Amino acid sequence: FIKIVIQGICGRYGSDAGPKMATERTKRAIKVGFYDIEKTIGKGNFAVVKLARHRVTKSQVAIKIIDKTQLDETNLKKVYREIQIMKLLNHPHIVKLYQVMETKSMLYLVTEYASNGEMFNYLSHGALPEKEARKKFAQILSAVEYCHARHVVHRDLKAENLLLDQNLNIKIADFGFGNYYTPGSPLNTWCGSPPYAAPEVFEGKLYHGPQLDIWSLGVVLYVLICRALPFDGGTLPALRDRVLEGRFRIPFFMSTECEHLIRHMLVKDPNQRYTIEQIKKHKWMQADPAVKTILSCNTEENFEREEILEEYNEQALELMQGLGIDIERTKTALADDAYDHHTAIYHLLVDR
Ligand SMILES: CC1(C)C(=O)N([C@H]2C=Cc3c(O)cccc32)c2nc(Nc3ccccc3)ncc21
Repeated sequence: FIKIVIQGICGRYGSDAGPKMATERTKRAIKVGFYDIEKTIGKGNFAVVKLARHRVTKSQVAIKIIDKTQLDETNLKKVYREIQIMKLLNHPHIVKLYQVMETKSMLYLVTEYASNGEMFNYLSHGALPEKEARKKFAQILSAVEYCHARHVVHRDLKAENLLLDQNLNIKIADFGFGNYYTPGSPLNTWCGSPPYAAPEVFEGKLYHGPQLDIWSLGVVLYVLICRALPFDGGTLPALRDRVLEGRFRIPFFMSTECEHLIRHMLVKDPNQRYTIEQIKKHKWMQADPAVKTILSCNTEENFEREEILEEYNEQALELMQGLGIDIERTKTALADDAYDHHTAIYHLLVDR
């Protein structure tokens, strides 16, 4: 009897005393544009990165949310340069930019979501066998070669910036330190993370971007195989001495071909350092035919083909038509590289 009375009272006053109602939290979805925010995947000083899902295509994306009011002039310029660089790069192993949304105080960069996170964490399951390291390194090399061909240097290559997608393929992130370089006019800004920085950077000399990336790639390859840094040192001066001395340990399990390649990338003199061409031809890289295909995607015709706007993906356009989206408007946006809702839906449907 008492129970009935209590339910009667609760029922009348609508307080949800019932066990079912009490657990049902009202999940207020946070929306940005056509995206529903799901969780936070990263936090920077003035940016937070969220995992989100496009309401129409249901595809998962990553959204880098930047509070512009917290940035000074130089950092704001750097962010716009990062966006400009990401718009330039369209490669299977570089995180793709889908859309840019901007308000007075905020910037939202919608990109591909690399669901398996950092290579750095992937290595916590153990160092990679050389066969797997070769495949991953070939993907990284192909992406860096593609950037250099576009006169873009990354300058912050490290295991933490090498992300992995759902198929454990490499997706290079964070072109924040990226910069354009013109052959002949060297750069000298200090950037990147110290254990991956080349001797010329420690010496404060002028350096050429591509050669700096090659040194970092040498450190990356060493880390993939040894799961340790070649140059380490408790303090920055100790690390600097190690890098300038240029000596590092080779573990017993590393093959002689791999050792030979790493020793030709971690060369103090940038002009003696292997180029990407030399790395691609090296015996250790050539040991696996599957790697040859990965390394042959940056051909001239692929570059040309990309310049000419490829024929549209009819299937994606039909799907969009079915959704009542204006196709002409979409084609114009694609031709203008608009990075708006239309181009985002199109590319999300193509990449699905
Ligand atoms: C937008 C973009 C490119 C980005 O800025 N980040 C951040 C966020 C975390 C983080 C990091 O831990 C290392 C590098 C970049 C980042 C992204 N992280 C992911 N996936 C991910 C998934 C699980 C763990 C870490 C990263 N996909 C795309 C991005």
